[in-house]
Amino acid sequence: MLAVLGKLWSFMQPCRSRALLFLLIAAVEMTVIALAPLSFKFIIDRAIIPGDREAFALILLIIGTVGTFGIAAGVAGDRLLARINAAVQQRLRMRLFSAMQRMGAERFQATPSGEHVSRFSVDLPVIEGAMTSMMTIGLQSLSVVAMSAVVLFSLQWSMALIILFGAALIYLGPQLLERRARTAFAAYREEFGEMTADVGEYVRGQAVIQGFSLQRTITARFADRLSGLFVSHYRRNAASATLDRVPMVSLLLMNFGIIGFGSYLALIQVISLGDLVAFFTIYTSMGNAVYNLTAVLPSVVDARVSLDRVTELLDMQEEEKSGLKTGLPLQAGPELRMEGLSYAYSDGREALKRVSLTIEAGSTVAFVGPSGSGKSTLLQLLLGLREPSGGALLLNEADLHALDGELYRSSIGVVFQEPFLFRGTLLDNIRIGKPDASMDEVIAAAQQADIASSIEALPDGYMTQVGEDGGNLSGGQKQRVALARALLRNPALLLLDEVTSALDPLSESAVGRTISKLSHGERTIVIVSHRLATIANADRIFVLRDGELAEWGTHDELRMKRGLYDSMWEQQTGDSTIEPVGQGGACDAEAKAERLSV
Ligand SMILES: Nc1ncnc2c1ncn2[C@@H]1O[C@H](COP(=O)(O)OP(=O)(O)OP(=O)(O)O)[C@@H](O)[C@H]1O
Repeated sequence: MLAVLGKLWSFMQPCRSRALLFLLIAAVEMTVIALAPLSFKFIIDRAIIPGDREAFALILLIIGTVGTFGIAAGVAGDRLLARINAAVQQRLRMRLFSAMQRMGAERFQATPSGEHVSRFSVDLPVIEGAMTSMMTIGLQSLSVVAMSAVVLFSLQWSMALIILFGAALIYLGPQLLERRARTAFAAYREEFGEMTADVGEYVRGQAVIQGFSLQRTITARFADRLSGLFVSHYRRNAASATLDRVPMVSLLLMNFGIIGFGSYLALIQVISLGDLVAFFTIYTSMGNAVYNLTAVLPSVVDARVSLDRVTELLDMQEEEKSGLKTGLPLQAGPELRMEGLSYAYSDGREALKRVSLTIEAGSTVAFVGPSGSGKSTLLQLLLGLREPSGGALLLNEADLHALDGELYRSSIGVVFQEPFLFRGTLLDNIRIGKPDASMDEVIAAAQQADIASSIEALPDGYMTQVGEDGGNLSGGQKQRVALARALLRNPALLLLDEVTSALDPLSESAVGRTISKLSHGERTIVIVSHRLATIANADRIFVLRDGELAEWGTHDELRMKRGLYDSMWEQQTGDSTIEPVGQGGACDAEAKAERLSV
């Protein structure tokens, strides 16, 4: 309980003065509640038994005034707490979201998407619920217990001791069960995250599911997931119910003991009748308070699991933040050098093995190779999203990982194999990398990416809304919108990952020509592609095989070598004749490939 309180208090940092004011107001309200039962003693002993009507009226007036004051304090406290809760949630949502954005690529990919979502949809509401119940029922019950204890001792110490002992028993029972309950709560939360991830995946994969008629398979798989979830859900509910039940039983047993002992003391006239009534009233309100306190416990245990999950992410952000470095945005096409560059994924397998090469400043180079040869991994390293496990990656002679990753990536443009469009207009999607870009700049970028005429042909033009994941655009259109987005930044370094993979041969050729036009020496362009026709004009082509640099050169040089590149070219184009592209102009290879592939 204390650990949870400490953590929640730290989350309240920006509204601590409000929180302190709330505690003050709550203290007033609690005092009124805790002392209320004492009014019976005065009414019975000072008004009813002596038959004093004046005293009766005065006592009622005092009770009414104090009660009104207590209610007013309660209402003010409610308002304050509502505001504190909203502020804490807002801050946590923001911090969680920022932490997700700063998460390293490796860790992000290793976390199921449902995990990310359930931190927002499950953990934060649980924390809010626990905070509310701790700050209301919890706090109220604690104060009632403390103040009632003082009043009880002032009335009759032996009865007070017995009641306190009983109250401790009622409270300790659930505490002993807490660890087991926490394990059950954590297991449920984990399974729930997996289920959310499944649902998300099935939503995203609907086209494949329907296309392959996988509904039955998917439903059966989901049913398996639900049976796992059922078990953990049952265990969680059972643990929660036990946490509720144990104090209730203890309370009933205590009632029995106290009624007997208290009545006996009144019978032998150790205490007055007023004392006895006040005693029972205080005992009842104290018992209820202890019971309420234990009823808050399941939500606290639940919140502790949620707090652990949330703070794990927030603390990680601090770790990654502490590694931030300095640097300047790129002004012109940089030189990139790899010296014995290696990368191994967490399973230990090396996706890149001691790659050494130089990408000259302002040149256009391509990485090609069979599937799984390490092209995308290399691109991730170039993006600074993964750290090499061996060797060095130098940008203008500086270690790329000694640079501020955010600053570095803000001056480069990147287009991925699967272009992602955000919900919103096409204009928003293109402008997202440079929010202050003018409309003319946007149109120019769209023209460069060969998408301007398609956008202008749409009824709403640039204001066309794209559905979630760009669902209402063709693959080729999405790809070109993503290219326009990257070009809008006029990046010094442009990274293109399989940009033509979703395009038909004619569009591929058009985008290929666009890329050729972009290569005017002021920017460095790195292209990763399966489709050799797109990259045949590159200044240098690097061929990867099983993570190693197998060969490199221009298209003509590589064809002459009759190696891996040549055989890939032959496979893709069916062309086994070696005809230098250089003699027929820059677009020869591309035109030839186009001829062959159309
Ligand atoms: N997240 C990952 N975890 C573990 N291994 C991975 C991961 N991503 C890729 N790999 C492995 O690393 C190797 C290189 O993969 P990579 O995606 O870089 O190849 P690629 O040349 O881009 O392939 P493709 O052309 O099919 O996209 C492969 O053996 C792949 O199985």
